[in-house]
Amino acid sequence: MNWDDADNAAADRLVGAVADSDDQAVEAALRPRDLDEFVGQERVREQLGLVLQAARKRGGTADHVLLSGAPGLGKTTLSMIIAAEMGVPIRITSGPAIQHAGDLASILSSLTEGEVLFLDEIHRMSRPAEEMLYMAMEDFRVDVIVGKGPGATAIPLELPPFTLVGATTRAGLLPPPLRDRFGFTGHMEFYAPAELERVIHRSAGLLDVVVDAAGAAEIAGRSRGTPRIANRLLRRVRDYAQVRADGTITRQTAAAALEVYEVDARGLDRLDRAVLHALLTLFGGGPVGLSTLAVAVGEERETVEEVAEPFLVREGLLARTPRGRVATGAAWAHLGLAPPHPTGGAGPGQTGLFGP
Ligand SMILES: Nc1ncnc2c1ncn2[C@@H]1O[C@H](COP(=O)(O)OP(=O)(O)OP(=O)(O)O)[C@@H](O)[C@H]1O
Repeated sequence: MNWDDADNAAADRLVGAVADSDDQAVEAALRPRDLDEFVGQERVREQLGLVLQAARKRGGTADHVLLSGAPGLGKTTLSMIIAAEMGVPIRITSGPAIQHAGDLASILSSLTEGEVLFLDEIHRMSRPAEEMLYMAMEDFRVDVIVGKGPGATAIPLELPPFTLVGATTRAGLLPPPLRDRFGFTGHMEFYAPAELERVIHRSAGLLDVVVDAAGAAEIAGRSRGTPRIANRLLRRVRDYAQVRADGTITRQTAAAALEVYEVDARGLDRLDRAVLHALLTLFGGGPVGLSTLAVAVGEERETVEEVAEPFLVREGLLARTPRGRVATGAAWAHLGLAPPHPTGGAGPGQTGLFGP
């Protein structure tokens, strides 16, 4: 397997949801500071608002919170908002950074009362650290093991009450004992285009860029339901508008800029379109095996599977079936191609995925 290739391909993408170094530099300035500024996610916002308000009313610490959802949907932002709304500091770390139980013990023992501990990618923590976390979450206590072998002793250490905010892209991977210790779980959904337009207008204001309604709508439609991508595309369109136009982002400048960056009207990039194009033109829409499809586009199997396919599946352009990858009617329409006749070989008629 070559997951590095998939990671590299994902990191290079303008429409990738994982933060790159450029994003990290500007994201702090673009983050909403309170629940009212946080766009969308109405259900999570309302439920979380109640959890925090009740904790404030009791004068206590908020329950532990688990946030699940794809990268770039606002989990880190929400954890900072939780701390701000509770008027407490926040400590940020991640599962992969905690490999030994001792790493976690030293973080936990240095927390102040009420502090928020944000643990990103909580599903990637080591097992011993995870077990230590169970007790810390439930009893605000950890057992620090001193020594080795039969002479090892557990020294109990009391912790101040704190709020753990765990974030995960894979809630299903969390062991049930860990999941059960969270008082509140919020599932973050992809954003609707109208919500992304609000994110874009807000960010444009902070970046001092003028964007009209149609320009924001054009960027929102290509942002794959993800605020991080919307903010990134906004910055690239701003560059284009400043260099090739008068600086104002209109529908025309947004569309022209994103054409330069090869992000199409639906948010597909060069790789996504290459996969679809090969599936349609070389294999009549499928079914075709993943390895064959990967060879046809000159990419690693993992890159096609991990980087291109999830969004194509989400968009209803491609289906993974037991017989291989199959294009849907929407895929033919999106690339402006006519599907072959249903009776003509391994075509749409056999897959049942096409309309009449
Ligand atoms: N609801 C929102 N309203 C406005 N901006 C948002 C919202 N959600 C996210 N953003 C913006 O998107 C960017 C990415 O958000 P954030 O870092 O919180 O995502 P994340 O889910 O924690 O991603 P990851 O899983 O990769 O850490 C931030 O700059 C933030 O400003």
